[in-house]
Amino acid sequence: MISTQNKTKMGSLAPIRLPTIDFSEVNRHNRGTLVWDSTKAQVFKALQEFGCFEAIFNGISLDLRTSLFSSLKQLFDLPLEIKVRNLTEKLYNGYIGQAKEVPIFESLGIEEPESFANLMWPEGNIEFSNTIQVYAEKLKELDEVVRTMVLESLNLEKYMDEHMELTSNLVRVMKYRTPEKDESNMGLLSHADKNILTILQSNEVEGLEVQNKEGEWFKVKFSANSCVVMVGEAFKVWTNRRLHAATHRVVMNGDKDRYSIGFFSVPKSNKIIKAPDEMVDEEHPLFFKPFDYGEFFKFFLKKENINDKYALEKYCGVSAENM
Ligand SMILES: O=C(O)CCC(=O)C(=O)O
Ligand SMILES: [Fe+2]
Repeated sequence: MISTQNKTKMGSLAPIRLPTIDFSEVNRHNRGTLVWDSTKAQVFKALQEFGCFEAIFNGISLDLRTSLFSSLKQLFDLPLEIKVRNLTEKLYNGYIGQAKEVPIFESLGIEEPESFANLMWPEGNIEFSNTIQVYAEKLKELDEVVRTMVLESLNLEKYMDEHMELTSNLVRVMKYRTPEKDESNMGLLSHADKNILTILQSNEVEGLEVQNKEGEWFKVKFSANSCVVMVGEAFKVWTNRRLHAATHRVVMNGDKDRYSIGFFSVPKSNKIIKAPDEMVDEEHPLFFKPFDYGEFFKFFLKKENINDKYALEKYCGVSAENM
C-alpha cells in the first residue's frame, strides 16, 4: 500500500507519514480505559509492521521545544576542544564526530544534564540543564507508556517491573551540518538501534529516512508536536521478533543544518536480554540466544561489525536462516 507512494522521479523518495498515533489522552494512570486500549492496538500494529510510528505528544510544549533547539545550536557552536571533553566510561555516550564516512555529523550524549552543562560551560548553564531535564522526564513517560502497551499486548504484564528495570536512559543530541560542495550528504549511515526504544525529535529540517520490511526507503516527516518512536534490536530480541527494529539513516538535502534529539532506553550493561518463555512456541522458535547487553555492545562497536546489518544475528542468532 505504501510502495506506490514511494515511486517518484529520479530516485528521490516520497515523504510518507508513518502511522500517526495520538498520545494526548493517554498516560500511565489511565491503563484499561477505552482510549488506552485503542491506542495500544495501534501501537502494537505499527511496531510489528514498521518498527516505528509518529507520536503526537503534547508533553513537550512549544516553548520547551523552541528553547531546546536554540540551545542545541549554542551547544554545537562551542569549540571542538570543549565538546570532546564529554568523555564517558561508555564509549558511545560521549562526543562522536569528525568521522571520515560522515563528516557532517556530530553528537553528544548527556547522561546527567547538570554535570554535562558544567563541563560544556564552566560558568554552568542552568537553562540548558533544566530544559534537558524536563525533556527527559516527559519522554521517559512516553517510553514507559509505549513499553507498557507492548507488554500488555503480548500478555506479559507479569514481567512489567523486570522489563522497566532492564534499562537506564540516555539523551543524545545530534547536529548534521549542510554538506560542503564535494562532501557526501549522508548524515548517519543505515542502521537499526541496538537499545530497547528510541524517541526522536528534530528541528524543522528533514533528513530521517526509514526502510520498510520490503527494503524501500521513505522520508519521515515530523510535525512540530510529534516525535518518532522506534524499536531497537534489544526489544526485538526480548519479544522474540514479534516487533520489528526499523533500519533508518539520515540524508541531508537543502541548505539548513539539522538538529535532533534522541531519548534512548538502553539496557544496563550487565543485564541479560532474553525473551520470556511465553514468547517461544512452535510458531515462534527461539531466534536469539540470551546475551549480556554490555558484551554485545562491545562486539557491535568493533570496526568490522559497526556497519554490519547482521551484527546482532552474528552475535546471538540461533540459525543463519534468521538473517
Ligand atoms: O537524527 C535522527 O533523526 C536519527 C538519529 C539516530 O538514528 C540515532 O541516533 O540512532
Ligand atoms: Fe538510530
